[in-house]
Amino acid sequence: MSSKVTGRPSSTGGTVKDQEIAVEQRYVDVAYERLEEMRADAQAMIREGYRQSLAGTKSSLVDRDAMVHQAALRAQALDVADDGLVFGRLDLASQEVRYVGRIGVRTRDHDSIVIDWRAPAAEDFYRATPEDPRGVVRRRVLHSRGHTVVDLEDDLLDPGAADGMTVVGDGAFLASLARTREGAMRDIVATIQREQDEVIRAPADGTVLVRGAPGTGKTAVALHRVAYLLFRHRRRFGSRGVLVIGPNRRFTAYIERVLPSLGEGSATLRSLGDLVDDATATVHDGPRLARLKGGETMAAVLRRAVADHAPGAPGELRVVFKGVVVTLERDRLDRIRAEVHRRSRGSVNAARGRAAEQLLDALWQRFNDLGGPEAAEAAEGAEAGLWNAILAADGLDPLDDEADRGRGGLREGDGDPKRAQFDARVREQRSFTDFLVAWWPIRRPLDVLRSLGDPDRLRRAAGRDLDRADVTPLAASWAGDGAPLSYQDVALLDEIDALLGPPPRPSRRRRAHTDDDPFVVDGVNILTGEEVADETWEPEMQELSTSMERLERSRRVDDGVVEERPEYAHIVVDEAQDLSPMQWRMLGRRGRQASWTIVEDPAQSAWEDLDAARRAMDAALGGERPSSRGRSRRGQRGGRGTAPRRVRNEYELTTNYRNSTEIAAVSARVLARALPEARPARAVRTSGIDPAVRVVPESDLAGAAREAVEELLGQVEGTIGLIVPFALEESGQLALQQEDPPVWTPAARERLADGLPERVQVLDVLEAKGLEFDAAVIVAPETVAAQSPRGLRVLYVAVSRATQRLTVLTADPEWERTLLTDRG
Ligand SMILES: Nc1ncnc2c1ncn2[C@@H]1O[C@H](COP(=O)(O)OP(=O)(O)OP(=O)(O)O)[C@@H](O)[C@H]1O
Repeated sequence: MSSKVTGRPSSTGGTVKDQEIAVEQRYVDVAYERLEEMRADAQAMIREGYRQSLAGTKSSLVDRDAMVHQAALRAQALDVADDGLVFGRLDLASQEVRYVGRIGVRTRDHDSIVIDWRAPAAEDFYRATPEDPRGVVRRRVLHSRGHTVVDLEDDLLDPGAADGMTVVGDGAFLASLARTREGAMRDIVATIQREQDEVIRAPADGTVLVRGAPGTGKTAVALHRVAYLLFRHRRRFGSRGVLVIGPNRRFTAYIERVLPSLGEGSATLRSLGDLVDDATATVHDGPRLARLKGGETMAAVLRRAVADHAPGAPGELRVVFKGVVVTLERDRLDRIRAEVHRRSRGSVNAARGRAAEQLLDALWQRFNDLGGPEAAEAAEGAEAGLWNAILAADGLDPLDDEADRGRGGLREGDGDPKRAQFDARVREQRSFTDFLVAWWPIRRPLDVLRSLGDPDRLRRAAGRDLDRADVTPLAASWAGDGAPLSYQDVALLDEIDALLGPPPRPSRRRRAHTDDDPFVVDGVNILTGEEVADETWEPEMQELSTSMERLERSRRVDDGVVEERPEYAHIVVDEAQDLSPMQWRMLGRRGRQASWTIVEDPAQSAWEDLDAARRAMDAALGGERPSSRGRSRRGQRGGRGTAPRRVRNEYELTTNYRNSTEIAAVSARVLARALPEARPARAVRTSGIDPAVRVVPESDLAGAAREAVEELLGQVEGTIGLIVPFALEESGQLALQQEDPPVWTPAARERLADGLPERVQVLDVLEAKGLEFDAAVIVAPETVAAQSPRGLRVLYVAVSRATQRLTVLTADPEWERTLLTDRG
């Protein structure tokens, strides 16, 4: 028989638990000794790599590089594992004992000391339950501080097989849930629950869709899945990369420590606001603008916008050939522009060459309409006659007709050569090249978006796709060079980027022909848009890089130095319920061949048209290229640019690990109003602390918020979130929409935060997405609920952020009842 004991004194001194801890400590010490040896081996390998480089041959440099690179990664992983190396033990019915830890540790003879948590042999640690013990009798979780085991927690899964086994525990798992929050998410590798483990180890192909209420560990699970995928399929996912997408930058800052703490530094973490190079979102649009900007019709609007002439484009082209002035007016130019766009979808910038050819065609045609070569000869003849008269008056010989012909003068009946000469002469003219550069400029996405700050231009681009009333506020949000970019704007920039095609890039291997190429103006080939660098660069002159330099370089690539849009092998999307169709299109471009992990809670969605977002998500996950017409090409499978629809595995997480049962009850009441049919998750931890709801006059809300925070500072040790309504005027639209009094401006928030310690964050309801705090103060739920059609869902997000204490401040007594009493 076994019995569960908590701190019971043993006959040999100390408690039974202390003795068990001492036993485990001895084992853990052995694991650390071996870890030390493994680190020494890795360091020796790094030194050996450098030693080989002294041999000096090229192949040894390459070998050294690979060796140093691998050894550096290994050393890094070993360092990370140092904290809490061993966290689990399984006692199996077969008498086998397995220890589970952050990485695998083996003796020099390859016998296992610790199993990596991601290895198949560790699966039982997370999956075994009393109903399905999978051969496990006792599961033990070890809690360590550094190298020291400080606590134990046992689960007896098969009491019948536990003869003589000691079982200790005092709810350490629940205690771990109640721990103080320090402002950054931590890994949960020691306490992953079965339903979470099933998601983490789900098949690597296709799509994994995870749903769950707030606090069910969706984010934690998604991040652990990344570590799992990179461990089990390093070759596949490590080389092409894994992208993790979160809703905003606060959120990515909050989760950025989890993967490194699991030994994974190779995944790319981005928010929706900084996925596009050189563009960073700093504001959220209000509901109306977000709906307009995020809707898929915006794709058609932008397609028309890039097809329109750029601001300042000249309206007339005028060249002179053989004395004949040839002109193209705006109408003709517009038709040429439309034709070039029709023929060069998806690569507007690269189409300048085609534009030049079409202009030359049109000029030649116009030249012929004006009488063609005959007129030119007549004009030339008249000009020569005039010159000859002047020359004769000075007693000089007439102009040499033959010499002029030798330079390419016009002759009867030579067809194509005439055209070739026409083209050559026109191209040489500065008026032509200057026109081309101004009329078909190489455009940048931000320039195009800013150009839509002009309501007339936006109206042209909108066609019938936008209501007239929507044009003014949209244009206002983009007008002016300094206008802040919103999260939705970033997806629009990506769309424009896809329409424009790649910007000019230096072609390194080509030498410049600036002297003899009339289309090279100021170092740029104006036909292709390519910069023509005068390069003397030779591949063999480049030094072989060290592995550290290579690591550094790949990080710089992540930081946005490389301009091309990367594609990933796997994409994780957190808070996916909030993505707009345009944002899905942006992600789809980065994962045309990717498998996906999508994490969402539809009940938290602030997005109004979920069906449209679903369609856009399906298109992105199916690997469809977003259609430039702004509608997904459903039903077209396996065609050019499409990948076969992938298997989708769906999971639901049902336990709330964040909120106390008391706080969960309040958020369940909001959910019941927001979405009556939705089921709240089951909270597992009762704190005995009831949430507080205080009614204060509207004008006192800010002061009451300060007081509530100061009170909480004395009650919790960790983070405090002061969550206020969304400030609509941030995106410059309040005056136009008049949706809300401008109470919670950034300036007002700064005043609220003034003088408060760092562990207090003042943020609006949208920024609070995905975060958690020891204590939260929610200000003006009535305003949050009324701010948008999805206001109640936004409020539901806000009230489910706190782990220990929740204070709500309202000016409306009705809300006190709503939050504190269950509806009959
Ligand atoms: N198995 C677990 N063991 C310990 N802590 C856990 C476990 N699962 C989740 N948690 C903790 O619960 C909290 C909530 O997790 P997480 O933020 O991943 O939830 P979520 O479902 O993404 O919530 P939201 O929808 O609000 O963003 C985190 O502090 C996380 O560390």
